[in-house]
Amino acid sequence: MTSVAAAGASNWDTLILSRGFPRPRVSARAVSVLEFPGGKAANVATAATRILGKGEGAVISAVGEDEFGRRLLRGLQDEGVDVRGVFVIEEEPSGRAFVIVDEGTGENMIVSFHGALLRLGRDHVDLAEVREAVESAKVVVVMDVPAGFMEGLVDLAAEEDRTIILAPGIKSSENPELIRSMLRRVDYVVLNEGELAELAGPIDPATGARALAREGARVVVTLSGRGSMLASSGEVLEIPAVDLSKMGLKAVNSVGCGDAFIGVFAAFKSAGSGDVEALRRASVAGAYKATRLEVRGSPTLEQLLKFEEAALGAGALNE
Ligand SMILES: OC[C@H]1O[C@H](O)[C@H](O)[C@@H]1O
Repeated sequence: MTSVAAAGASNWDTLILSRGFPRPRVSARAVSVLEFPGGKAANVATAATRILGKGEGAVISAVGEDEFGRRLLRGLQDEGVDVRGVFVIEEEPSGRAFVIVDEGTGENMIVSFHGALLRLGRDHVDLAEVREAVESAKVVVVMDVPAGFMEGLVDLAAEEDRTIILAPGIKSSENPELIRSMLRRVDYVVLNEGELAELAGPIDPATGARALAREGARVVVTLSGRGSMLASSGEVLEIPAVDLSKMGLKAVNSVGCGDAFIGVFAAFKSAGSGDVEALRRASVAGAYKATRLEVRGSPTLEQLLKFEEAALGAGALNE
């Protein structure tokens, strides 16, 4: 029995630390080039496993039969993440992400390539590897997977009465209608401000989140350095962010902060925490991750509690 299963990308990330961002026909200067294991679902499962312990997180994903795929699988296994739900697809390459991080602000720009993941379709949901991963988890996190696979996973997790967190990572080029159609079948949907605007239109986050929450799921909106909000049946709660500057710290890499947030939220929900406690812990984990260069820089439970105590002591987190 695992606590959290996350379905989505497992990518190899190439990260350029840069002085500012390039624009069309205007270059930027790279400071260094770094390689990290990444991908949303692999990052989320790792974050949950670091909080709950080895064997408590699982990934449902696909990689190619290549060196990146082998490194990704090895890295997840070393973390104690269950990878039985990761398909190795011979004819496709592993997913990659190409990331630019501004060394001054830690802000990022990403282009991602899904590779093998795009081969997962509705039929894969009937395979034992996927059924077992979903059936044995308390919380199922459904992320950026192909539409048929996403629908099948949500159906299966709902039949099994699992807590479902949909964190679709909507890109501007995608059709948001599929996600809207799923809001009645999932427990939570987690969106950043850009994704919320794709679904609800260009209105302020509280109004947009409240409107979506009327369709069924509780809506969590991550607001970067400004914390997060939770909307459910007309009510909107604001969850504070950690003010890193009050702790004498700064954000060095925002890539993976959302995944640390979701993984830690899922971990605390699987352990029976209420929404507000789970979101506060998730917020602290996202801030901790921002101070780390590595993409999977989410904290262990001990690191999380220590960081939270330091944040409270520095007046960087409202009680
Ligand atoms: O959310 C961060 C992840 O998204 C991108 O797709 C990268 O793989 C990165 O690890």
